Amino acid sequence: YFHPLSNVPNAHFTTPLSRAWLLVQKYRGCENHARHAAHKRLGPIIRLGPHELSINSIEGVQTVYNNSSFERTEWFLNAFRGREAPFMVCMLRTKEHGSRKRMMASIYMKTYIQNSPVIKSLVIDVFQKSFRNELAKWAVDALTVDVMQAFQPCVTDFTTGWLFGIKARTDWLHNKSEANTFYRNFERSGADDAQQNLRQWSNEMCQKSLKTADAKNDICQDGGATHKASVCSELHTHLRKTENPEATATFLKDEMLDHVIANQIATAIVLTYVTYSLSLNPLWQTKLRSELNNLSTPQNEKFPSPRDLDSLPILDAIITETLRLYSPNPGPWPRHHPTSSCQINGGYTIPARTTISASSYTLHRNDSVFPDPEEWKPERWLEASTEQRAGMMKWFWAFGSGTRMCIGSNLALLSLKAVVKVIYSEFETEIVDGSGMEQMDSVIAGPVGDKLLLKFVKVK
Ligand code: HEM
Repeated sequence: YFHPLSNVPNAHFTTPLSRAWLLVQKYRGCENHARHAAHKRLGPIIRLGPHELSINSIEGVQTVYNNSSFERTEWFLNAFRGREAPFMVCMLRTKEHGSRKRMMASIYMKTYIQNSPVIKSLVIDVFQKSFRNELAKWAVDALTVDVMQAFQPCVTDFTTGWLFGIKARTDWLHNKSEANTFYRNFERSGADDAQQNLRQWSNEMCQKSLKTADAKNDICQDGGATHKASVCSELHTHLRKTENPEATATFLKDEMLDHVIANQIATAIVLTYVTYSLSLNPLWQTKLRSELNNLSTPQNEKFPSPRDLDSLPILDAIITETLRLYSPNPGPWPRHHPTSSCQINGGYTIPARTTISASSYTLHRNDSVFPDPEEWKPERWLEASTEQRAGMMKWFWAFGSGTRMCIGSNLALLSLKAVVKVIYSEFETEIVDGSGMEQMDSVIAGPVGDKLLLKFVKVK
């Protein structure tokens, strides 16, 4: 009765005494559904355990996530196997995390990515040539395609080009056996030998990257500006200044591996849900195609510029709505204040070290902000006034917020838009079997994810 959290509504009558209720929801794989239902009943702050809360309000998110005094909890070390390898996601202390993030922040900035000649070349080689050839083959042979499996090598070839450089990137769209070895290890990544294999793979990629990143290849001159050719060489340059060679090598391979994995799963899941939603809504395919085909390609270029692609309202609405409804990393993302108590949501006093978390799954289902929240409706973004859109964006949390927000969001958005452009300017998609599409309710999806079988048909 006298506990400081006793005035917070309980998700279940047992939660002041034990975490059992929460553990059962986790075990059943329906934690986010259960949190969402409890927030609907009880309001924006609920108690999940003796020292654990869930929040579902902008005020709460700003207090906790947009404030660097709150730190990630040890949950991240277990979830991402971060005890052996200090990479950014698992850096709990604000200072250590900030120093690593600053090493890579500029290379992941939106304008930097949009202007990068490396990105330009990767979009053409990976998406416009290699992936488009696959699409054409699938259409000619009328193949049934398991799209989650098909998108993973495509987005990995693109991202490894950015992470390790064009010359060192993977070519999994062609080299299926190398891709399969990686996926097999990833599926078993809880096992020590599989984890070692993944780290060894990343180590080899880093070495190849640094070997090919000589002065000429590493720095590209484009329109007078210089561009780094890879995250790997950028990070290596910074780490070398602060760490000894052995630590540099370890930190580099673990950080790079995490970015490969973070990209591969999340981006492929979003593409799977974009193609699923568009296949269920052929009218949106037609609208999108018309917008894409009216987009001009600059003279002497083979693909629209990233900036022009980013300015397309229908494409943007489709991607944003898919990220809202089918957020691939829905959370919850736990934080705590290590030393002080804080005030949250209308005056609740929360003791230090209380675990607090929000999730995009629940934030994205606020029906006063997103009417009919379970419906996939790109029009909500297109028809909104500037003010309404700004209001929805405050609640849009697919990439998190604050200092720990996703570093790869701009890269992910660009690759999503470019792949959707390549598919829907020339092809229609039809569902062959969508019965395997269960909505994600876990923070880390498996490498196979939800299964969707599609047919690709060339538009006449
Ligand atoms: C659609 C694709 C993606 C989604 C939805 C997504 C989502 C997220 C979210 C929600 C977080 C924040 C977790 C937290 O608050 O604790 C995060 C962090 C992170 N993401 Fe992403 N991500 C995506 C793609 C990528 C890509 C392409 C990369 C890199 C190439 C990447 C690398 C990272 C890293 C390194 C972090 C940790 C950031 C930090 O600790 O400061 N992600 N991501």
